Amino acid sequence: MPELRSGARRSKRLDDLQPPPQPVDQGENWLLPAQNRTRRRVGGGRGRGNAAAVGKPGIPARPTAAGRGRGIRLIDLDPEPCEVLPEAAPLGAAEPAYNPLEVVADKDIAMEGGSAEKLMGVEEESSTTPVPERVQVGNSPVYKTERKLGKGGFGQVYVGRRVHGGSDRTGPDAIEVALKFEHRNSKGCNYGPPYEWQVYNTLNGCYGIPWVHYKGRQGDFYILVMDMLGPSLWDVWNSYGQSMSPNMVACIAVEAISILEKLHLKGFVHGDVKPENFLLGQPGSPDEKKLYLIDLGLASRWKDASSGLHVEYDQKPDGNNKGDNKSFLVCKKKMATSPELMCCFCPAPFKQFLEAVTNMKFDEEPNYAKLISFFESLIEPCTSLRPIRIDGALKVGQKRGRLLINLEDDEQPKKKIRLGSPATQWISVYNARRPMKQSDFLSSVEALLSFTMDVSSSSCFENGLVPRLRQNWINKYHYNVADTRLRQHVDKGNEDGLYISCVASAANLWALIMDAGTGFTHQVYELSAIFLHKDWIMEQWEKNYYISSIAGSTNGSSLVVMSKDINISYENCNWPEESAAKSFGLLDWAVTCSSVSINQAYLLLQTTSSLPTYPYYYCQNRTPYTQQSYKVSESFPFKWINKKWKEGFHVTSMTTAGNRWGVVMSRNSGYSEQVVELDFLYPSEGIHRRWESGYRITSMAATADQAAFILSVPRRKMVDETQETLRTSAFPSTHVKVGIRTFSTFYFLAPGNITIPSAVTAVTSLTVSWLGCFFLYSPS
Ligand SMILES: Nc1ncnc2c1ncn2[C@@H]1O[C@H](COP(=O)(O)OP(=O)(O)OP(=O)(O)O)[C@@H](O)[C@H]1O
Repeated sequence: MPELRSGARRSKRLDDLQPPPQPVDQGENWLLPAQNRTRRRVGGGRGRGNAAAVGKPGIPARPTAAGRGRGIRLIDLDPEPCEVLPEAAPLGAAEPAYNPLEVVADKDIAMEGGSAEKLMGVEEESSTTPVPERVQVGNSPVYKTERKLGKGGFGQVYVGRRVHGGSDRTGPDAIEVALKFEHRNSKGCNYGPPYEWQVYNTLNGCYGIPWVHYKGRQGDFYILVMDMLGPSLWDVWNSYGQSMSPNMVACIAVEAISILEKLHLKGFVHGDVKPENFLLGQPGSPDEKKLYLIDLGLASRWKDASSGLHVEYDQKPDGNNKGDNKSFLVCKKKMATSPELMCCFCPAPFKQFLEAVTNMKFDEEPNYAKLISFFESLIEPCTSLRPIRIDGALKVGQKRGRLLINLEDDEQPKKKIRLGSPATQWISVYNARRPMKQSDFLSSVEALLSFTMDVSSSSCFENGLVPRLRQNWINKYHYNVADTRLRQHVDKGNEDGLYISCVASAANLWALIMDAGTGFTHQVYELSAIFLHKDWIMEQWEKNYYISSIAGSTNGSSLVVMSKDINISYENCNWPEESAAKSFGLLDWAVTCSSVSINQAYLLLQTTSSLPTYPYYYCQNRTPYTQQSYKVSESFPFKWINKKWKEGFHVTSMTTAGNRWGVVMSRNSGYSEQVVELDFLYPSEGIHRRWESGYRITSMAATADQAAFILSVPRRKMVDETQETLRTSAFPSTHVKVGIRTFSTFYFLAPGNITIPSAVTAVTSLTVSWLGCFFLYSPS
């Protein structure tokens, strides 16, 4: 099964990034937190590994089960980014307290420095210390340590020959046993005995798992005394000249699935299924054709011990995998290889099997019988020659008719399309607000609100702004816009009182949504050949603009939109509503309604005097960011995001250019929680689960290989905010049009004469990717 994790790629050196590299410190190598260096990777990292998500701010990343490494993995290839702190921008007295402070430039990732050497020292100690010549742990017999059977990333396994004690020839007294040594300083033993020991406590004796007879510490080593086994499937495959008959593979498959089934029944997933970890019994013994599964160091529970429920879909980034190009490339290759391609030289059941398992949901219970039945037809009837003895799934000689019938009866696994070959597609996110209570209506009259900002005057409805707005479109979109035509669209939109609310790019052409409901009062943008042009951004920061949307094109150029709202008068948008009217200087007005959407907050003020009775709307952009920072990076910048979260920043926009990521994080973003779902596919399971806990998609971006979705929980409770996604292979113009039509039904607003529209839709973000096109459409 593909191990899909936070694949990071570092195929390019970062010194060809733009902006030019900042003067940086020497590259550092960082030790991962101790937790991530152990093999106690309980929970997470299981199933199809359909996503890797960065955890909530402040909550340490839970280690996951995949991608355990050797030696080198201890070195984090994603050093802290260099942060360049420009001088504090002069703040105008009347200006909002927006104080952009930093630009983050990525830097070269040369692996050098003391950390690596220090680590190597530790590694060497654990692998060079000679194992004891004699072993006795607990009340085991005494064993003489003989030849080495194998070595993994954590332990070394030797033959132990019984020299003293014990009388039987098999079982706990066996004359020959396998001794697995783990040095107390090795990375699996930071907290005492290896985690694998705990798993053996539960799984010992489970079908297909070798028995562990004794365990204990002797000198510097933790030692497991276990059944001695024979060659691994990897060895067998090599000894057969790297080929195996379909019959043999089918027998192995049936047995391996059965072993996994038994393991799952005990509440565990193995987490490291590979040919090297399946061993046959000892040659010449009655068990020589039996299959065993070893190495439980990455096994984890799939169901919660107390509730008995399937563990949450909540994978956290695997610290070890972040900078590991190899893992990423492996994942990428797996994802890009369709079952058809993978099995083009194999009998049909192989493809069917692969399709079935890769299409399984994270918490779906495998239909083991059906999975086994795929291989049944390939098993030759002559049982005595069967290369692997099948005890678990099917007793030797047992009829297989029922399973075959099952296969015919059951519906075929639903064919889902795995996108193996890249194609440009669009992901769009729409927010809709419903039902249309009055407060929601307030959320929807954004177009007008941005023009009612002169709060010191109650005459805004009489000053001509409303009539002007009536002639306007509320929302416009443009797509397939070439560089040269961008300005004319933006200028026209600005003339109509619209500001850019989001931008995206596909095939070096731009798409933009212009909206009257952004809450911005000023906006600047730059189309630059430089991906996130630092000088220009800093210049605008100094003028108190903040980055409101960004898009990068395949050729590396970028469109950066920076906006400001001069009307911000309250910090954090946390209005004390009772005093809001007073704060507006409208002493005889009272707040009668308030509503908050993802980006904005709205107040309905009504006069308390008898005349006039016109309602007064006030909209406040919810993003009076107090600080902003961005980073350009060759791989998804998990570590930087984590660090920034701890400092109170949240991701507020994000894009890619080719394989580069540009992520903008802001302080005071209005979000209380934020997570990242990073995946090779659209992480629908993760998104849906997050949704249930109040998360909404607030930014997204994709390279040709990966899509990242930022999901956030707004600090203020939203009123019935809904969000949906759909896919298209071209820009979703039809659906955007629906939004426009909907908006256009209420671009009149006569004081005291409010027509509540039946639906409202606002496009909140757009992105393109080969992964699929997802966009949200409005209720009508
Ligand atoms: N019971 C056994 N009998 C015979 N050989 C064994 C036994 N257990 C392990 N081995 C051999 O020792 C090698 C290392 O064992 P194991 O995989 O348990 O160690 P590890 O350090 O946890 O490995 P990994 O890095 O793959 O997690 C195996 O690949 C296998 O060749």
